[in-house]
Amino acid sequence: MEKPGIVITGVSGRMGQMLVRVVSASDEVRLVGAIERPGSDWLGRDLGEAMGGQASGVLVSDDAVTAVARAQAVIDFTTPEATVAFAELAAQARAVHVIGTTGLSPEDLGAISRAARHAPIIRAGNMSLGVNLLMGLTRKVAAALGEDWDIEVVEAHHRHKVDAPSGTALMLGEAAAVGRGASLDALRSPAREGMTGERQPGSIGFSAIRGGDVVGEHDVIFAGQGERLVLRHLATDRAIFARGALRAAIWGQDQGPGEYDMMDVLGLG
Ligand SMILES: NC(=O)C1=CN([C@@H]2O[C@H](COP(=O)(O)OP(=O)(O)OC[C@H]3O[C@@H](n4cnc5c(N)ncnc54)[C@H](O)[C@@H]3O)[C@@H](O)[C@H]2O)C=CC1
Ligand SMILES: O=C(O)C1=N[C@H](C(=O)O)C[C@H](O)C1
Repeated sequence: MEKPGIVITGVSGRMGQMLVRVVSASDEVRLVGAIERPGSDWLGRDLGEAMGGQASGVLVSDDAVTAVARAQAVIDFTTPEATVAFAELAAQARAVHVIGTTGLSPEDLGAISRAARHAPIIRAGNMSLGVNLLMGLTRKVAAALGEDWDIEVVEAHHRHKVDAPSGTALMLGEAAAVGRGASLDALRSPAREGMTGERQPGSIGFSAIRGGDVVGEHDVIFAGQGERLVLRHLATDRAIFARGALRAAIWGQDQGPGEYDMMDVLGLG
């Protein structure tokens, strides 16, 4: 059987370039398309040469319709607006859509759910094995500790990140809320500034640090009386996200239409 053809969107981005390396090195898939936004100075160039290496025979294009039509999977780490558009294209082509993009609004998520009626969509704010294991640990610790243990999620990322809290922080917050038998919407504390008043018992707080080239760091802090428990994940290489995304694209080939996450892919659900 022919290997699944993969289209990568946002190929000139931090994750896009990492995905190109990981997908190109895999002998389980074929890279069949490289998409960038209209106006990008990578358009029309050979992808390998644009990345500073040898010619790859794949030209960078903004014609996502044509590229997605000949693909079995789209791996997409771009922007919310672009991701919603790619979800519709992938659904039309019945291609698996792997979404790493974060900062999606409730409206964006609604559009993605509608697209998932036609093809598999695998979406996670963090595609690494470590963070998805940490979600299970967070849920268990939150369930084991009472409400007198305050939960705070602290994350740090590079200076270019545009959304906060990070997608990972929200996933970890949701896992903690589920451990407490509630949804994050019910427990999430508003961002703090000025005279905030005392902490609401049982709430889950978020803090975001932005600076330098930090790949991604997340602490889930359980603060009790006289002791603190800290669950931590440190990402030092974006390859962990790209490897997870490729694994999801391959796993998705055997799934029917619907919404999935990395816990499903990794069998941790
Ligand atoms: N789920 C996960 O494991 C991870 C998720 N992310 C998320 O991935 C997203 C991208 O992150 P970075 O690569 O750091 O950002 P970036 O800004 O370096 O790359 C985004 C790329 O998307 C391109 N793009 C924007 N609109 C487009 C369009 N309409 N068509 C095609 N390409 C388009 C941009 O030109 C750019 O090259 C962010 O939302 C980030 O939070 C990042 C790392 C891991
Ligand atoms: O923008 C990033 O870089 C990252 N984004 C994801 C997030 O929002 O959690 C995953 C990772 O932390 C890197």
